[in-house]
Amino acid sequence: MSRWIQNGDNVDITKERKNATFNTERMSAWIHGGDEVLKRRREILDYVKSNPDFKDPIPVEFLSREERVSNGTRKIVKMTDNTDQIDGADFFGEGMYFQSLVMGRDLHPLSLHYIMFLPTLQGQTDDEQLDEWLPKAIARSIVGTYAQTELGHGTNLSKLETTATYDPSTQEFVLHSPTITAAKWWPGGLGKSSNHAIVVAQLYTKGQCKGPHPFIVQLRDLETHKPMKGVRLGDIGPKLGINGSDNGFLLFDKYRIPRKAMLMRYSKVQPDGTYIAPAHSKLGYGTMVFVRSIMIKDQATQLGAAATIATRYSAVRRQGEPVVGNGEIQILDYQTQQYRVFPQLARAFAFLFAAYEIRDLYLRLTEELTHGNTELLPEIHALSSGLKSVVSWDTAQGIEQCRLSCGGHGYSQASAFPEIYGYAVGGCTYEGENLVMLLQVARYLVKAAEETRKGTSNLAEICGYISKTGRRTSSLTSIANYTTDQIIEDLEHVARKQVFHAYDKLKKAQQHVKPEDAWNQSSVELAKASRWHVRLYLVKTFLKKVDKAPEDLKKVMIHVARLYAFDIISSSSGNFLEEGYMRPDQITEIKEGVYECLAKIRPVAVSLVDSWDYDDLELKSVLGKRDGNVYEALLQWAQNSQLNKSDVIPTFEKYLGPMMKDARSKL
Ligand SMILES: CCCCC/C=C\C/C=C\C/C=C\C/C=C\C/C=C\CCCCC(=O)SCCNC(=O)CCNC(=O)[C@H](O)C(C)(C)COP(=O)(O)OP(=O)(O)OC[C@H]1O[C@@H](n2cnc3c(N)ncnc32)[C@H](O)[C@@H]1OP(=O)(O)O
Ligand SMILES: Cc1cc2nc3c(=O)[nH]c(=O)nc-3n(C[C@H](O)[C@H](O)[C@H](O)COP(=O)(O)OP(=O)(O)OC[C@H]3O[C@@H](n4cnc5c(N)ncnc54)[C@H](O)[C@@H]3O)c2cc1C
Repeated sequence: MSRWIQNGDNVDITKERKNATFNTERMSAWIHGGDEVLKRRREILDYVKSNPDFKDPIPVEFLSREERVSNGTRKIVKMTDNTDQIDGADFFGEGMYFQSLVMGRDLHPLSLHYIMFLPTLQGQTDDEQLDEWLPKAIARSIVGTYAQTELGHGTNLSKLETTATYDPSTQEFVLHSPTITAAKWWPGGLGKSSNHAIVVAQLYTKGQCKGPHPFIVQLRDLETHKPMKGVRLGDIGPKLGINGSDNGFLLFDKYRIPRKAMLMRYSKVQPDGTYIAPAHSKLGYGTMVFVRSIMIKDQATQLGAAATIATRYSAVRRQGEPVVGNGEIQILDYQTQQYRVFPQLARAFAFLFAAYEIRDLYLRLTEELTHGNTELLPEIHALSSGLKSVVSWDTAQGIEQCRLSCGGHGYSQASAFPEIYGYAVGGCTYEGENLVMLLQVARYLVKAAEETRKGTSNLAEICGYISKTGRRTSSLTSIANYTTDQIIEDLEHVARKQVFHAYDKLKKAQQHVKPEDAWNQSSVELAKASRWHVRLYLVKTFLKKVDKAPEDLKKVMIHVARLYAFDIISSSSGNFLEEGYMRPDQITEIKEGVYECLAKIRPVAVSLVDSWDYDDLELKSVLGKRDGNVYEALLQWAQNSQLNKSDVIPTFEKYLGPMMKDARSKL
């Protein structure tokens, strides 16, 4: 046994846990939404651990692509056989947790079935269609995906090329891919697993194009699973991550589907081909809004996992001897290490708390839509698009920082960082490329700025700061007295300034060039405005949540929330210094605030990450193991390598052996 192990756990990590100034169980309950939620998490965890069907034969990193797809399919079938173990209505909580424990980060052939196919059926069908399709999809007698993106078009839905032309003589739509670029490309589970899809195609009726609409389409024979005649499809090959998912391609050759295959909750085509438009032109985009809103929690969970791994490893890794003879110190004691890791932990918290907010807002929207009220749609579209962009970007950068903080071992797949990164970074692209989505937020902000300039503003609370008259200079005197209100006031100033800067640039450009050129020429500044708008929202949400925390938890979490805010301010100090809003000495104060927060977090860092309540089964990281016994585990993990099956591999006999033998004979 290693000298670093005591009672089974690494001595350093045990010592760290003894430093906790708060009860980690209470903290976990607060983080996850209460004692009952925590209890349910534990029950789900126990269930998953006790079920041998959910075990991987070896760590998935050692499996080939085919083995990954096969293993993932086996597990997701078992998992969805057992959905009675969770509250199926709580997709955001129990559903995502269950899935993460069983499936890990490789995804699987039913991801799109659950995340988009089912929600689209729920959100876009009329009553008759719902009765027909939903029970089949829930029972999994059909498996579906969401096929929208094409080889030639992902962002710009108005230029999708797949056509659905209505033929009133047979009351059918004819689906067709007129070009190669019309091929659907990317949909998860489309390649080999799904037999149905929601296909988004340009609707043509009575000779007119009515834009992209969703259709439910059978792709494969229900018995043989062979592609239907007129349907060509397959897998698109290996990707940066999620290789347990068979993302696919799909082409139609004048493939006929019945009129009732068009999802008709909002738009309709009558038997004679008459088109009835929806109450709001973007209602058909509802599933994307849903996914963008649940992605925030998923991303927060990935960043939290990365920060947990980096923090635990930093507590057990000893490197460097500042006082010669005193022994090497824990790398967590280096301020540079804390500066690299703790802001990622703070971000993960900020994103998780924002995820709760957007979930609640989305539920409100769903309720309002049942009464035909679409008023909330633009606000939620803007917020979910903005959060999705800022959160997925910061998550990807944060994971990479955590990986780097673990030195060489961070580069090994044993650390789980490559899997976490490969999985999470996809979020920068799917559900709307991040920059494009920031520009969607900008459209919303430009309207708010316009209203304010006209003096007619009656802005939604989320952008109320745009019409406020703020201070000309920051009121910060000392970091110790820097209040939540002051922090928010300072961030509001910078966000408002950037919104108007971008708005004025746009308006000025509009006087000289065409509107689309003016938009393009202002788009970098517009995207910056969107980022500030979202960061402000994240800081406010985090500070508000901590403000309401029980005193014992607040004492700790306030440093994490302040670190999040101070890190944003100090790393963009130029924006705060502009026009003398802040003085250099105020920025210095904020930087000191960062260092103070790091020092406050240091003693409780391990307990803080423990409070995220990741089990080793969920982390799937040798470096992040709860017991801290990383060296033994690394050696054991490496034994899984296919190359270790024999002492001498055939390649040696074939190439290296003869090469060396030949060289020896010439010496
Ligand atoms: C019980 C068991 C449980 C088991 C659980 C099992 C599985 C779970 C699995 C995973 C769960 C975990 C989390 C998820 C993790 C991983 C995810 C895995 C896979 C990822 C799937 C990814 C799928 C996809 O990517 S699908 C494709 C997505 N594509 C896009 O997003 C395209 C982006 N483009 C657009 O959205 C649009 O084209 C556009 C850029 C918005 C422009 O649209 P367009 O119509 O052309 O716009 P136009 O200019 O005409 O009008 C703009 C106008 O409209 C407003 N607008 C736009 N969109 C909306 C909207 N949605 N709502 C409201 N308003 C909208 C816009 O603001 C403009 O308004 P205005 O003119 O300014 O007033
Ligand atoms: C892992 C993964 C899973 C996916 N799953 C699915 C799925 O299940 N179903 C599905 O239908 N799709 C899926 N997609 C596709 C995904 O939704 C698209 O890739 C995404 O919407 C971006 O579209 P694109 O790839 O065409 O990029 P493009 O739109 O071509 O973007 C390329 C670049 O051009 C820029 N750009 C484009 N338009 C503008 C603009 N108007 N203004 C400024 N810049 C612009 C972008 O910012 C980006 O830098 C998936 C993608 C990935 C990576």
